[in-house]
Amino acid sequence: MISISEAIQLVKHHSFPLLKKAHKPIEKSGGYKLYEDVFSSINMPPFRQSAMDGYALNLHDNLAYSLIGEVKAGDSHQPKLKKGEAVRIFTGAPVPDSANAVIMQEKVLVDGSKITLQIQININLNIRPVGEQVKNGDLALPKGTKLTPAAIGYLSSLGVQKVSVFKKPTIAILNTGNELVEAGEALTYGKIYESNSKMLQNALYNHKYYDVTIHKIEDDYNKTVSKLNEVINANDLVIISGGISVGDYDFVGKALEELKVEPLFYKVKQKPGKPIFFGKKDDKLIFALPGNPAAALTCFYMYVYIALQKFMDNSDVELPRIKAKSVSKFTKSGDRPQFLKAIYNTGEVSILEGQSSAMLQTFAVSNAMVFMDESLSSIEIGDTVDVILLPQ
Ligand SMILES: Nc1nc2c(c(=O)[nH]1)N[C@H]1C(S)=C(S)[C@@H](COP(=O)(O)OP(=O)(O)OC[C@H]3O[C@@H](n4cnc5c(N)ncnc54)[C@H](O)[C@@H]3O)O[C@H]1N2
Ligand code: MOO
Repeated sequence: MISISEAIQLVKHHSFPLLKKAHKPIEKSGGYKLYEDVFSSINMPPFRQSAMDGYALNLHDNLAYSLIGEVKAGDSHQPKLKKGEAVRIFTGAPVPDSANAVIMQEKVLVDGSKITLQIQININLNIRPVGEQVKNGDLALPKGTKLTPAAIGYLSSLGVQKVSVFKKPTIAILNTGNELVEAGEALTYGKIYESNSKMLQNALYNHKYYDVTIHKIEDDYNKTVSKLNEVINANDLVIISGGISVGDYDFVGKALEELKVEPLFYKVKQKPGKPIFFGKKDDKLIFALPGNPAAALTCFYMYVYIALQKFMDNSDVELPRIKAKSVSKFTKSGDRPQFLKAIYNTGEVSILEGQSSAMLQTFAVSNAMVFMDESLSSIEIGDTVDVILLPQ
């Protein structure tokens, strides 16, 4: 059995950036990273653009101007202004070539076709020059840029419709267990509703990993071997739920061995989630998470999450950790370091009742986990504790 920090190091060490290419329509590229540099095929802005509603002027040495026309956003005409002439102009409208400043309307007195400036203004005031953001042919965004809403807006403003991105991993989730039935089916004696695959699938969706398939295996050795073989071949990452402990019908460990999956660790000194397996076959990563639902999700956040971040070459590969003041007491049973479901709020954290690895009810209302190291046997009210913030 290894420690949590050893397990984290092993996942970091054996996970790697995927570096495969995919094409996405710009509106569906959120959360991906650019696979290659994107160059602009236009100047942005494409024309000299007014930054204000007001008057475009051909400056002269007097504050009085004569008004000779109007340019609205979207207009394409080019009024010719002589020195001392002005046109009414609006935000986003093209500034005529013969105008060299725009004054906002609040600083102007209007009297029919005469306007008088209330202040002296400088040349080029309130005119956004052609290509101020980026020029035609220049680098718009470099390879590796994360496609945030702002980046997608920016590329859209340059007329980009499709982008090449780093592909996200293809992921299989495998449920094991004869006791599992689907919602909608009869819950006969001895059965429970399957929950882990939907939970893990949504944990993946939450981080924008959508290439996910779900598979079910009965507690049967040969079927386990053949299904595992199939999904390992077809995916970059395989997440197995259950069947990894020591029971007579826990076939996952033996099946992984038969398939020559290289074990990187099995069993971590932690609660919940002790019987977790991490291994690799060629460039495929395989996690077998304990079937107990809260243990499975804890292991997802602590270990699978790291592999997902590494696949995308992200620099922050672990969930954020902070210190907070506990408003609850807790006494640990046993000597394993423990992850406790908790609610964090502005510097304070409340540890919830009901920490069993079978219970999702507490997880469902928590937004954090308090990490209780081996050295701690209890937490008192007012103690400063380690808090892992969960993705919401
Ligand atoms: N003799 C020992 N028994 C157990 C040990 C041990 O060290 N010695 N460890 C315990 C711990 S800790 C855990 S955690 C579990 C892990 O067991 P498995 O990973 O083999 O998981 P299963 O036995 O298949 O299931 C455990 C539990 O979770 C429920 N489950 C499983 N899959 C799902 C699912 N998809 N949706 C909802 N619930 C699921 C399953 O019905 C069981 O109740 O082993 C302990 N035993
Ligand atoms: O490690 Mo198990 O996950 O405590 O129930």
